[in-house]
Amino acid sequence: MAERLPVAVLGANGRMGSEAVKAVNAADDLEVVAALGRGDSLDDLVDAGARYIVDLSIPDATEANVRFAVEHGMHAVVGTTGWDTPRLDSLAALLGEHPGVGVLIAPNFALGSVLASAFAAKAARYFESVEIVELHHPDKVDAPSGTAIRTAQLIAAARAEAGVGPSPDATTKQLDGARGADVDGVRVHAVRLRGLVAHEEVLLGGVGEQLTIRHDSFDRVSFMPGVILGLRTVADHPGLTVGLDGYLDLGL
Ligand SMILES: NC(=O)C1=CN([C@@H]2O[C@H](COP(=O)(O)OP(=O)(O)OC[C@H]3O[C@@H](n4cnc5c(N)ncnc54)[C@H](OP(=O)(O)O)[C@@H]3O)[C@@H](O)[C@H]2O)C=CC1
Ligand SMILES: O=C(O)C1=N[C@H](C(=O)O)C[C@H](O)C1
Repeated sequence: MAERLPVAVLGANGRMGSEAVKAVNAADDLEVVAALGRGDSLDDLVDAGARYIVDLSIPDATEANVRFAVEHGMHAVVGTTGWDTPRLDSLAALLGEHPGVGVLIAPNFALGSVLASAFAAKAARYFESVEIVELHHPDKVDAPSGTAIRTAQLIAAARAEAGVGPSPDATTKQLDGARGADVDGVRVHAVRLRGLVAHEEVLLGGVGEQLTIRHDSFDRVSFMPGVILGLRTVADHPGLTVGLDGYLDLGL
């Protein structure tokens, strides 16, 4: 039997990390050789012989984790949020010094979510107005969600390319935050509610009509096929890939 790819999971005791440990060990071709949590030394990755990492930690830790992996020749599949443009640019520069190493930064591993963002970007040029509502469990530390930021960026880029102007908005007086966050000109509203897992709606409005694109993750198992696909594919994509759609032939 072929050797299984040695994978380390960072954030292994968390909601996502604990699912990822199970999913990786359940895959015939992968095995968890290290499961790190807060306070564990990154040297454990080297000692365990990891060649791949899955980072599902926290926004404050993920950059150092991934940079360590790249510097040690390990491919990285990253679900943790917090990868803004300066962090991505700096990582891309580091990867330039380590040709052959691949990193996937995936704001969302669920196939339905990746499709929803792509559909929204495709539709965005045809509607006068677009806003995003993301809804999550109240234990989430960041807002808006990484997925919503990514969706807004894709929508904004598609509208800019098509020469579509900003969504109309006559608001001149408001309570702080009432109109949500402005992500590249797209309004993003964040709901935190017990009972929820991860949900997003893109509302597209035209005169007399509305298109709503909604995705729901009801369980974190929804993210695991994307994590496994990422691990199986990342080494074939040296350099930086942002979004699981970079590994899929969506043809959109
Ligand atoms: N891309 C995707 O599809 C998805 C991404 N996410 C993202 O993944 C991240 C984790 O989410 P979730 O599992 O819900 O969060 P949790 O808080 O449940 O898990 C995070 C874990 O990381 C641990 N941790 C803290 N610091 C470090 C460190 N330096 N090294 C390793 N582990 C560390 C925490 O330990 P402690 O508890 O001791 O602080 C905790 O166990 C978030 O950024 C979230 O937005 C979530 C779902 C899907
Ligand atoms: O924290 C979460 O739960 C999630 N985080 C990611 C995000 O911020 O987009 C992915 C998914 O929405 C779940």
